[in-house]
Amino acid sequence: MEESNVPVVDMEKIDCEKGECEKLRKACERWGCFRIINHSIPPTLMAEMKKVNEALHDLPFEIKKRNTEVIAGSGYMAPTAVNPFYEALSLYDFTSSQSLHNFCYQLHVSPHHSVSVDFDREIIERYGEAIHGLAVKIGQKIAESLGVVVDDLKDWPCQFRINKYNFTPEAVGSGGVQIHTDSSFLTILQDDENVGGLEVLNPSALFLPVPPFPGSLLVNLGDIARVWSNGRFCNLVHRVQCKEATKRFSIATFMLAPRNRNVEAPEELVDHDHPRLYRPFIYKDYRKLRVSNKMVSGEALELLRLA
Ligand SMILES: O=C(O)CCC(=O)C(=O)O
Ligand SMILES: [Fe+2]
Repeated sequence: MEESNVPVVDMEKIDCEKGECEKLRKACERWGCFRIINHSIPPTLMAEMKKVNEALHDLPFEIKKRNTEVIAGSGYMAPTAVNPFYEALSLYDFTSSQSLHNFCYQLHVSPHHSVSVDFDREIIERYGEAIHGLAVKIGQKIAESLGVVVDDLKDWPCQFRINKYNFTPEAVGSGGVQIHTDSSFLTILQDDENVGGLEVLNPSALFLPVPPFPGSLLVNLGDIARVWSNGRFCNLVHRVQCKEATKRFSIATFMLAPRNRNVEAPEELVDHDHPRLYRPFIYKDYRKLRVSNKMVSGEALELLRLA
């Protein structure tokens, strides 16, 4: 059966209504994504963060490329032959003030430029705090939906990436970002509230356009969620297509994986009927494996498979 709508989860109901938790678990198992409404991020902060995204991408190329990577695949991504209309800036870890400082320092511009670094920093800081709190809450609820408590979620590194799509008339009908999964445990995406283009693989394995839904956020699961859940949850396959000749902006926060311990399914999710599927590993090593083999859609998980 073709499924035509991404599930919507109401964050105000999630603490008290069993049906909403059930919806969350089913969305993770069948889709690997859901939209959230009534979340805790103020609309004004989302709008301010979008403005910062636009302003930082207006910086000259020489400054943007100072945003160097901390782990494989973080840092400035310039347009490439595969994704010629796409570029991104990235901050490695929202939970670290040093990381935030480095990001702002790298993008520091002269006082003559229109971007005020201090002003931007304050917005990024506020957005980071709010979105990280939300990611921890969603992570806890997802774990609870399988009867598991994860007590160190708030310490998991949380990567932040601001995306820009320079869609021209020639780009219409072609790809913005190639088909991929995220390598994270979960991603919170503030997609463009006006310009569509995001497409997700639905449970019938068809790409489904996800139209803008102003005020909401899209949550999707990545490769680590598949490993952590011992194969119960889907890592969402998705892409961005160019629908119209205009600029598109999105803001992604990736709650990655445990900081100083192995990625592995907890004991509660492993038994005779559910043997452990993946060998335990360190997240940074997995990220290197993915990047060096150019395996962008979770194929690298197969290299770690036990059963
Ligand atoms: O721009 C979007 O809507 C999606 C971006 C995305 O998939 C990513 O940053 O991993
Ligand atoms: Fe993605």
